[in-house]
Amino acid sequence: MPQRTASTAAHTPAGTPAPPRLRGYRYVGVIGKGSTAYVFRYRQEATERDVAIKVGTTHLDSKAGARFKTEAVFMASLQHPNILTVHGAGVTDDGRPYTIFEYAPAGSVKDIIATQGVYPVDRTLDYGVQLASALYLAHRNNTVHRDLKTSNILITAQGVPAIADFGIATNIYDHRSTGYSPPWAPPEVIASRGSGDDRSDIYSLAATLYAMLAGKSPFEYAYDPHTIDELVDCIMHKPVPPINRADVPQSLQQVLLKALAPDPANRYFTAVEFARALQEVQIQLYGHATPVNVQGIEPYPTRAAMATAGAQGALPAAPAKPKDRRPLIIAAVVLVVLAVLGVVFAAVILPNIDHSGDTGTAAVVNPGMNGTSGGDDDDDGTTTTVPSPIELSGAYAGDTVKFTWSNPDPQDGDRYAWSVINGTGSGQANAKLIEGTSVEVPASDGAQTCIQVSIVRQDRRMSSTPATACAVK
Ligand SMILES: Nc1ncnc2c1ncn2[C@@H]1O[C@H](COP(=O)(O)OP(=O)(O)OP(=O)(O)O)[C@@H](O)[C@H]1O
Repeated sequence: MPQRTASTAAHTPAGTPAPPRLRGYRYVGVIGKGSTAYVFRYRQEATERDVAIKVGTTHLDSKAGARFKTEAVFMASLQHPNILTVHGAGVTDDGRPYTIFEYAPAGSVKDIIATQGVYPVDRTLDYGVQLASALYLAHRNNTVHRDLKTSNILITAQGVPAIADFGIATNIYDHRSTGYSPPWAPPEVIASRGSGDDRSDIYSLAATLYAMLAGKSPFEYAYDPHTIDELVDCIMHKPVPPINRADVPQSLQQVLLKALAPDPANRYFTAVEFARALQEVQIQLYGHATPVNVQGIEPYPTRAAMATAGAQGALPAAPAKPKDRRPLIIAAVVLVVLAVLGVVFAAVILPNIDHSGDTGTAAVVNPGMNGTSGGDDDDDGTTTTVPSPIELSGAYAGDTVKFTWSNPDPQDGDRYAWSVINGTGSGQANAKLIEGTSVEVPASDGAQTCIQVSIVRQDRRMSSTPATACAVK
């Protein structure tokens, strides 16, 4: 971290506090001002690269300054392509905290909405999966952001969206009771003035994605409140309305609505689950998805969920072709889909069908797995991934199907996220969390009922690949 020297007032607009003079960095200019800090642009002399240095407007005593530095070191260790890199931090001679960030030349999502208008659906989904991945990594490291919003998503020099101000903003720069800015704050934080948790972050990320599509945060867009009190009243008592855009599909509106549920218990329970829901919308719309980028987590939804979505016609139609060739193309698409399903069935499902059950049912065990039922040790012996449940099978009992499974490596606090795999592509996106190792689900229409189950550790890590099984009538 750079050493402090005196401050300078050179080249700063009137009213702006002097940017600190930092050894090894050359002051370039003012980038902007938030409610609690100024952001300056500097050039790092050794590398000739630009950085953004955020300097708080409050002055810290020595105890708070020490806490700030400790926290900044921790934040710098939180590394992910979608988290803005922290290069260093310190406290100026006159006690102002500063953090040295990667410079994001394109500014924030808020700036981009202001200058270029709302985002297209595909870009919003892409950003959503990337940002939810970063959020999940932070949550897994017991870090809650508490101030996600369009101005805290910056676009890096590589054109990648990155979350800024992880942790530091709310604890040091910001002395408000919650850290959240009202338009993005979930009801439970407003009601209790509490500090929020993973699900509060999921809410704020959903509000951010909503704003990318609508131009404003959900309640500002829908109800046009004139004061903060009016806004807070809307957040507490009014429903989130759909986004009035013909190109925003119902499936995406539903995903955002779930993430913005007033009761945190009705939201996605992890950021990965939120990412999966966004991926499934991508698959429905475009036939492909942005990968989830977190170590130990499968990049894509399970093959089983995707194959089911494809079989039910949820994958997008081929681009329009000249009229006279259409029957041929439809026949070809049908053949390809049948061939893919045949291969999946023959190679993956068939070998796993257990016909030995004396209930007259058959169970398909873990068709989406790559043999990842057990060990989770890395080469160095540290446990980083969570195994999949094993022995997952189901049997029909009238109108319901009872599924049971085992945990190959049970640990205190383990729970299980399960969901029915259906043709809507919402398999992994609507999971429910339970403590036991069995569940009874209503029988699906058709000849089989399929579910997927993941182990969820106390620290929120999940099986990298869920176990999947189908009970056959
Ligand atoms: N690393 C960065 N690179 C480029 N611009 C940045 C960077 N960090 C912040 N900015 C810009 O500096 C301005 C002030 O940012 P800051 O984080 O202080 O406030 P804010 O998030 O906009 O508002 P508030 O403090 O009320 O939450 C914003 O316009 C932001 O886009």
